[in-house]
Amino acid sequence: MIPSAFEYHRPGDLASAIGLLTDHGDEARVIAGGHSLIPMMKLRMAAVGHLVDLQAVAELKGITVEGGRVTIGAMVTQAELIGHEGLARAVPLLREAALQIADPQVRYVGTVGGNVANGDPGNDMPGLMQCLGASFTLVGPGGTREVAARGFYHGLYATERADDEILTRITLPVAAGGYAYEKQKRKIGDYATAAAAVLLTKSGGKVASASIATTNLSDVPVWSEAAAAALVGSDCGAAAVKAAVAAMLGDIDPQKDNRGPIEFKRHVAGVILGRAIARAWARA
Ligand SMILES: Cc1cc2nc3c(=O)[nH]c(=O)nc-3n(C[C@H](O)[C@H](O)[C@H](O)COP(=O)(O)OP(=O)(O)OC[C@H]3O[C@@H](n4cnc5c(N)ncnc54)[C@H](O)[C@@H]3O)c2cc1C
Repeated sequence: MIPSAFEYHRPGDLASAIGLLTDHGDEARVIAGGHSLIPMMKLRMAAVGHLVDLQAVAELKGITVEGGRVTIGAMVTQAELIGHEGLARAVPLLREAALQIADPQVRYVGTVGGNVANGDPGNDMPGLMQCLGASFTLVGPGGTREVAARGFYHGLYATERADDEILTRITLPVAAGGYAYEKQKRKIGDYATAAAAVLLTKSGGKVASASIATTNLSDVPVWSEAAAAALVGSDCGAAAVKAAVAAMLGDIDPQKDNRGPIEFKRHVAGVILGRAIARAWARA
């Protein structure tokens, strides 16, 4: 299908982009890579009168790894993220997960900011950012604020971001320890039927800390504190993994759709989390 008519804007800096959002209110929407928004417009699921393209806004680009913190500009593409060696050393979980997003064509254009701002539970980066303890910087006419990824998602396509705010960057700590992103999908390039991100640290043969989040198993990404708590202090053996899976299953709320019925998704979620924990533990 062809999208309905819109006016195209290409601001050269952040202030101009925010000015356009303020001027056009509900009618305006930013576009980053367009790989989620354009299909929605073509399907007429999104009607946008004014499209504000962020490609020329230099402030939204670049990756820095400094003093134990990582900063990723919202307009960094998945391909740029995968190709950044410093980032892969600092937070290897990010590269592992990004390589499982869509296909190279999508990853060359789709951005990290678009992935986390979109509010689609099928996107892989939101759960990942919750697992990593990331925060998002939002800039709007009222100023700048930081929002934790764990508090950003309210529902299907509903986030903490106001319509006139732009997500400018993502900040997260360097992630030491074992990690894994496991994703089950129907075919290469597909969104997850279920996916799980796990970060673990080990001390004296026991789990010293853990963080666990899931993708596409609820209308929001789910950071499961209970699942992580079931592992901490354990030897990460079968009983602890079983307890973590049970706790995660108590936190998710998958719905029946073309990826399968609820019971199938819950089963897959358990298998995927078990695999992710085993791989993270082996790397810790
Ligand atoms: C065939 C195909 C397969 C895919 N498979 C996967 C997959 O397996 N996993 C996955 O995670 N994704 C997948 N995607 C989605 C892809 O990763 C998208 O590129 C991504 O979700 C959105 O990034 P974008 O830069 O394209 O954002 P856009 O489509 O430009 O924008 C998405 C939404 O976010 C808003 N937005 C964008 N940037 C900002 C910003 N800086 N501040 C505020 N709002 C912003 C836009 O207004 C829009 O509402 C797939 C896409 C396709 C086409």
